[in-house]
Amino acid sequence: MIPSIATVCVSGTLQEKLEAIAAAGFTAVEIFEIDLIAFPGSPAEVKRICGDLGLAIVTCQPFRDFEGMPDGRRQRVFDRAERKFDLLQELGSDLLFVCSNTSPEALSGIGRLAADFTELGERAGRRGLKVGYEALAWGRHVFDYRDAWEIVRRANRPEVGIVLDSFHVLSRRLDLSTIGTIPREKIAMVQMADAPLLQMDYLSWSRHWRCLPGQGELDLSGFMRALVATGYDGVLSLEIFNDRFRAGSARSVALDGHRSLIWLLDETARTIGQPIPGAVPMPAPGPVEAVEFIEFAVSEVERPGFERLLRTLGFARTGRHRSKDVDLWQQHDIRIVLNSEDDGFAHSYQITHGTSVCALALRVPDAQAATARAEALLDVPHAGAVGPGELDIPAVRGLGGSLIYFIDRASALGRWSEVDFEATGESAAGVGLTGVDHVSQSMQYEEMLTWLLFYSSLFDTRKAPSQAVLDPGGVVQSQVIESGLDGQTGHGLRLILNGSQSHRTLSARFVTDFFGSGVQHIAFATNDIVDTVQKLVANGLAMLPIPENYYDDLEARSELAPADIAVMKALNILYDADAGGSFRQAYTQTLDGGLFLEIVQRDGYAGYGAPNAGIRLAAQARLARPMTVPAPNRG
Ligand SMILES: O=C(O)c1ccc(O)c(O)c1
Ligand SMILES: [Mg+2]
Repeated sequence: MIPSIATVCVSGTLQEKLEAIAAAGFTAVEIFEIDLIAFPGSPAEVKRICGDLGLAIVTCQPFRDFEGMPDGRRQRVFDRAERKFDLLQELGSDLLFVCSNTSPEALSGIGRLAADFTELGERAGRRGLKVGYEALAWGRHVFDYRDAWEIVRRANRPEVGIVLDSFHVLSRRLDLSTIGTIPREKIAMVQMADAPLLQMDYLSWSRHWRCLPGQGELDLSGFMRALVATGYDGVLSLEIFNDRFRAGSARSVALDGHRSLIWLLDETARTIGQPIPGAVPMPAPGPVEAVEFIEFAVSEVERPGFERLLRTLGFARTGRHRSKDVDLWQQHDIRIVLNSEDDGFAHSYQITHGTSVCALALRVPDAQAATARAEALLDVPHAGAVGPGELDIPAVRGLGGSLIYFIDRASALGRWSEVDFEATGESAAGVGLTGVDHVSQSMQYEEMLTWLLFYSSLFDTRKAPSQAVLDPGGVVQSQVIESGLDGQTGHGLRLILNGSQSHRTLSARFVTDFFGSGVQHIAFATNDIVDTVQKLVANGLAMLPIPENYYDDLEARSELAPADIAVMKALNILYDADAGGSFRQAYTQTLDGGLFLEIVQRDGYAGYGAPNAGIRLAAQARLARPMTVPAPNRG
């Protein structure tokens, strides 16, 4: 199949859109009619620009309100079609894309509609052109692809085929089996879009909430299975109407688009167990077994303070890097790398963002395979400086220019801590922290879907529906992504992506103050939160104060013993429970740079304490300095 994208998916002027689309590696494009009409040059000029960029124009769509018009209007409709044929020929495109009639004037009657397409096909044929017919989910009479197919079948012209648009088919939950019965030469083209499952009218859902394959919840895999059964190998074109994409970066949305199609074809080939024409060969997605280490970029000046914090948290310095100004700190299964080099990646990162997480190392079954998969998915590889005898740990660029390292236990990479670090012999009793429970990353609202796709295409993941969390400064959208939680090979990965449209939420303020997106919060696991928090407090760590009202309410609504609640209250521990078990969590106060830490005790519980998030955010807002500075210009 040939990847393509509609200009409506990305922001900018037509010229900017086309450049972004070509830069993302596409060779085919659908021009949305509005983009052409708003363009100040001729269609021939658009053809020339596309030609220079190596883009074939699949179609210029849509052609609206064509079929079933009453006799008095019918001639006019064909005149319009001829004008559109002229336009397509000027553009060097050969497909007239008709979407089903939404006009209140439109008449029904399958014979009448088919006759209109027979005539349109004859007219197209005379010019060497083709016609495709798409059923809009909100069409006046035709809103089901099976009816569109019946009309195309009865029109019985070699020039006339059906357009299948995954959104219109899947949003209406139509039975997919008819797709497999359509002869491949009768499929004029295919449009792909995903979407979150929402309760709203089809038109609003389609015009604002579509998203790229893999970012939503529609059964794209079922749709693709049915499509592959037809033998179709033509254009697969993204058509995404999405408010965030219209406000986002054209280049990054176009690149995400290409990535999403590469992912979709790979995923489909895997589920049906046979190769698909046009699919890029790549290793299968694997689970993330654990967060192997978290790397902080810390300046020489801030380093002593950061080291004191690590000791307070119960960490010991267990290794010194053999050639670099880098230390390894450890507590049980948590490894923290402190990088204070005065050049290289971490240094640049520190200069931009201050003390912060510059890399996450993820343990996977096969680091080489993960790297190859990342490359196939157009992720950006990163190569750092490597000293003699040191390991060259494969990495790709992640959120906000930070890095994701791939480590495995099967290769020499598994011995990174011994190869690259000299043991200090130090050890610490710790405070009972056992591993990394989860990591949250804050980002611009517009880039949340980018990073959702990044993680979910690269690894074998499970994503939860996006949730709205209330912050005193506005609403924060929160997206959970999980991998490798079967417990067989480590803690797995739990990630939370946060973004908000308000500038006043904690998450948005982090992005502003931090000069970009990054890790805002790390949650460490303990088996005994009471003991751990007592030790932390004894070490002098300030925990986030939780109001008394919370504990009064907890007493009223839970079965917990008052003595248990009293202990939680004394230590500012929050509580939640689900069908699987209970959850206790406590937060540190926000550290310099906006990072904060969480301690969690998970006893069979699967979530993240969502009911407590509002309480926590209010507590954090009370402690935060008032926001007076406007957002810096990051141009
Ligand atoms: O929203 C619309 O009008 C519209 C137009 C063209 C399409 O291909 C489509 O799927 C929707
Ligand atoms: Mg469409």
